[in-house]
Amino acid sequence: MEAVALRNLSKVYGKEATRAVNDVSFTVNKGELFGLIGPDGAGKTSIFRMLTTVLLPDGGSATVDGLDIVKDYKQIRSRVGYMPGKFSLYPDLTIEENLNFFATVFNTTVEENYALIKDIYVQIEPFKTRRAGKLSGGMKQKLALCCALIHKPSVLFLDEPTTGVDPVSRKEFWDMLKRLKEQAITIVVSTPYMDEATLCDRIALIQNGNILSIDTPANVVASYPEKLFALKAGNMYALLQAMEHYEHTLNSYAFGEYMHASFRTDVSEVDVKNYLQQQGLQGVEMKTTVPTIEDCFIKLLKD
Ligand SMILES: Nc1ncnc2c1ncn2[C@@H]1O[C@H](COP(=O)(O)OP(=O)(O)OP(=O)(O)O)[C@@H](O)[C@H]1O
Repeated sequence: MEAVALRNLSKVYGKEATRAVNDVSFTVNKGELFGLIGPDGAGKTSIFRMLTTVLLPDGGSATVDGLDIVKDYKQIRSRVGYMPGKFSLYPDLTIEENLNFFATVFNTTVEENYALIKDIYVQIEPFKTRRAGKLSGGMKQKLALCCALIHKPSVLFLDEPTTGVDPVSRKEFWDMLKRLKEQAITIVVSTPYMDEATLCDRIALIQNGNILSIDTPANVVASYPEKLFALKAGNMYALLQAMEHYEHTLNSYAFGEYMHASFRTDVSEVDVKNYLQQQGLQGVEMKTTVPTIEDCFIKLLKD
């Protein structure tokens, strides 16, 4: 049985009838680490809030652990762990008090499920008498994860857990998720960071409430249809402009210190360099490059 299943799930907000989530369907297998990848406003939080029974859908249906998100909301609440995007702990309670509070609410004790949080908790335990509001971003995130895990959920929903967290803590956090996965907990995680997408078993790319693609990160990348090039020149702005106006260009955009470009036809590097020289560009570097998830996302958006 799937751990999570969405069937044409929709959410519409306000008078303007914004379709924040538009007929979204996908399933998450038991024990999978599944990523919802998309920019701000894509609809990730709305999906999480519906799946954790905090928000009612306006269309379609969904199940978590085989339970209906509308009819069986009470049972779902006792089975899922939810770490919302915004810091949701009690800032005036200490680390220890927050954890005990969440354990009590779920009718359990910290001792009962300590094995599950131990790896994470030992890192913040030295500060256990510190108030949650006074913790660093990375520590707050670890405490929030402990609180979401303390009742041993079967499905864990993590909404942008690494947003605003430093790169070292981000890496540590993903290492923790891998260890949790080994404990057979299904994890659904959202992120706007494309590099984190590659760490998931499968991903759904989402934009404006619509799913653009669902597959393993490797398959998403492998399905990139064109040859992709990385280009660089002394004057990057002029390079971007010139490539945008090149008759063979299909897609072109800035990408870190390079720009990426793909072509409608099978043009050679010599053709492109000749064209750029005619446009007055000097010191042009051009090489083929392997598409990343971000390139795939950009391609899907432009198509
Ligand atoms: N309560 C609300 N009332 C009106 N519009 C809303 C409400 N909540 C979300 N929206 C709109 O719905 C769309 C999807 O928002 P949602 O928060 O689900 O996206 P997201 O991918 O989680 O992005 P973010 O990271 O910014 O939260 C956005 O256009 C947002 O402005």
